[in-house]
Amino acid sequence: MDFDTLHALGKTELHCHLDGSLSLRCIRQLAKMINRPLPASDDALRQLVQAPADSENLADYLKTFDFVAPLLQTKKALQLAAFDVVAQAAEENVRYIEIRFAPAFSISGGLSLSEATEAVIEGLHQAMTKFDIVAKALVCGMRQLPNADNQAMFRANAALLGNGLVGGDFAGNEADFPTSVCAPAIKTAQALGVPLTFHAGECHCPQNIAEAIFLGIPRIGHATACFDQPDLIQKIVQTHTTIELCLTSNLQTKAARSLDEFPYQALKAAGAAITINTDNRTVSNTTLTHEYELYQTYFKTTAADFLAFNLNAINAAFISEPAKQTLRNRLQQDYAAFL
Ligand SMILES: O=c1[nH]cnc2c1ncn2[C@@H]1O[C@H](CO)[C@@H](O)[C@H]1O
Ligand SMILES: [Zn+2]
Repeated sequence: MDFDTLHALGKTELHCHLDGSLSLRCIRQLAKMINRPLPASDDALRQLVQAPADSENLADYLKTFDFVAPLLQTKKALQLAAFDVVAQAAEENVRYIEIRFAPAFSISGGLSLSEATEAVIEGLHQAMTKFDIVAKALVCGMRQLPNADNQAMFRANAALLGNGLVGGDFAGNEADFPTSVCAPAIKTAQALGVPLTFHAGECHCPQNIAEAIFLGIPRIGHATACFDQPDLIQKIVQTHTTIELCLTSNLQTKAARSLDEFPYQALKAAGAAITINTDNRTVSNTTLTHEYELYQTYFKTTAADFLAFNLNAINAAFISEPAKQTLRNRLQQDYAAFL
């Protein structure tokens, strides 16, 4: 399929970070609101907000996020940011998206942990009235923060569940803060009834994936380190764990040092429930359409495969069964001409 066809196809995205996906236009608008000077040319600005091509590892990649954090400290800014990311997704025919962000990174201007989320939800709702898309929020705990902070964040946000917020995640520094360290906060989130997804396997550490599955987490972001672990892949299949693959991001963070270390083919062959995601549209300089194009080029992924991955995403989405059925019907229609 050519790029225009891939662009026109209906899509779903489970793994997209708000702060990593702001358009340059939105970044300029938010910077203006706090009188922060930015380079005049988009090329120069891009250098500041994209991860360097020669990132050494995840920690290196994550440094790029420091640039936008000061821009996301007010209700208005979070609202505009959420609207902006949904608009980008809708433009490339994403029918359903879950957008994640870390409330703990948006409270230095005086917002509370739940006010930050309310602002994001407001932006999602505004975008849904304008565009043909369903958009929901996930709140991220951060691995490197104390468990008490992550627990406080989940406690503060649990009341918003079902009202635009649909679940939680853990992101951040995986190499120094393995899954076991986060277990108390994971258990708190679970006890509060927060559906969880979880970043794991981005630092050559399959154990972090295995532990997350053991803790009962139904979705794993990345899971890159399972590529040469047949027993772990079997575990993923047996437990019906859904995997949120992020190809471009993995190549940048060196989670996969080459395509051979990317687990797509091993997971697909084993029958695992895989999904395609951008991770960070701006930091990784990608779109979902571009990711589809890469899969087609590198792995000969077909329209039938893309439909199957979209249906996997709908199955694992943190929304009601009737809402899922509506989206499934829509996607079946979208793909009918290509199967
Ligand atoms: O690929 C990733 N792995 C781990 N953490 C990430 C990744 N991308 C973004 N974040 C982290 O999640 C926070 C909330 O959106 C971001 O600020 C960034 O620190
Ligand atoms: Zn991520």
